[in-house]
Amino acid sequence: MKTIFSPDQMLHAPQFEVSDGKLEPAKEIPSRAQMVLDRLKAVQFGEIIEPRSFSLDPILKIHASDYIEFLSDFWRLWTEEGRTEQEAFPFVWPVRQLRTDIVPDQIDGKLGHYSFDAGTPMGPHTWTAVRRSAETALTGAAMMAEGARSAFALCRPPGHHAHKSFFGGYCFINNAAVAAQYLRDHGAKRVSVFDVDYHHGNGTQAIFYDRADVQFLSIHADPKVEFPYYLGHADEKGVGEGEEFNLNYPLPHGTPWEVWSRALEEGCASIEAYKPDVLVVSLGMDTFEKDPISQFKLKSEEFNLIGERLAKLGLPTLFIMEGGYAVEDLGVNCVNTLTGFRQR
Ligand SMILES: NCCCCCC(=O)NO
Ligand SMILES: [Zn+2]
Repeated sequence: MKTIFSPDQMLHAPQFEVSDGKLEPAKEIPSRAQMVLDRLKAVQFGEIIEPRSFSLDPILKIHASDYIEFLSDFWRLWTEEGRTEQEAFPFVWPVRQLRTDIVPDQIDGKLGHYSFDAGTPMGPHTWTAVRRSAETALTGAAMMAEGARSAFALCRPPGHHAHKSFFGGYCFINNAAVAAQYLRDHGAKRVSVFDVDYHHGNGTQAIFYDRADVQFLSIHADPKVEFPYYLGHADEKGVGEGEEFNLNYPLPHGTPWEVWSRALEEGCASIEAYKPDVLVVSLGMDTFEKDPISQFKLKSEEFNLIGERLAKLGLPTLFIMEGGYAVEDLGVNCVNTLTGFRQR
């Protein structure tokens, strides 16, 4: 299994985030990717290649053009308005009964229009890193379309919270959604996206919610008590043609492997019934018992079991990295998953 990664993805280097209402040290930091790279090399897991270049076209299949233009132009706009802060935090949003048909001219108004939380600051090189992270996912998808049985897109910044037209949860471009769409456009009739990150993949769900050609499944902490709070309940089944192709498995804080693995089994059974041509896995390792921002109880050796179970589906599988903030253990837990998959 090859890994795709670009050093450009390190250029998004937030210092702070607003989390639980407080300004805290940023969690989604470049060293996350470094730890995974180090582990891959330490165990000689496989070749690590740089992503290919892509036009914005495959990204614009998923995201709105005005949103992508905002992301790519943002830092110029920010500095042109005389803002000197090196990190831009949204702090006002168009929630219920407010208008989103008019995008404000002022940069803070724009920032809020195109985001949903205060935990995802933008910096001078965010766009460069985000675009390369998406190209890492696209390269993995292209390799699958060209016949690879598996690939690991070491995406960072992550993507599964990014919606069509707004960012949040450390995510700007929805890497898994862009990859799934690329696969649909290059021979796959049906694609399953299985999100095993601790947090609900609200962006990926929303993007494919009315579609039958991409099945979305997510095991995550119950949104009644966990970020992103406002999507991810079990009654969200899809809409229109997409009815029954969205499956959420919300679980309580403190969930151990014995419970989590039952949801994994249910998800795998649904994937088998759906018979996709390819599987995209949104691979977050924040289900780990020592993750600083999460409250599931998976142990490092249980990540091997995730990979083994997914391998039993017998599908071409593209792994796309999402969350995981126990930086010291992230490399081990990520590579354990990929090792379990490959050993079958
Ligand atoms: N600052 C709120 C928590 C963001 C969670 C990001 C994540 O890991 N999503 O999968
Ligand atoms: Zn997460």
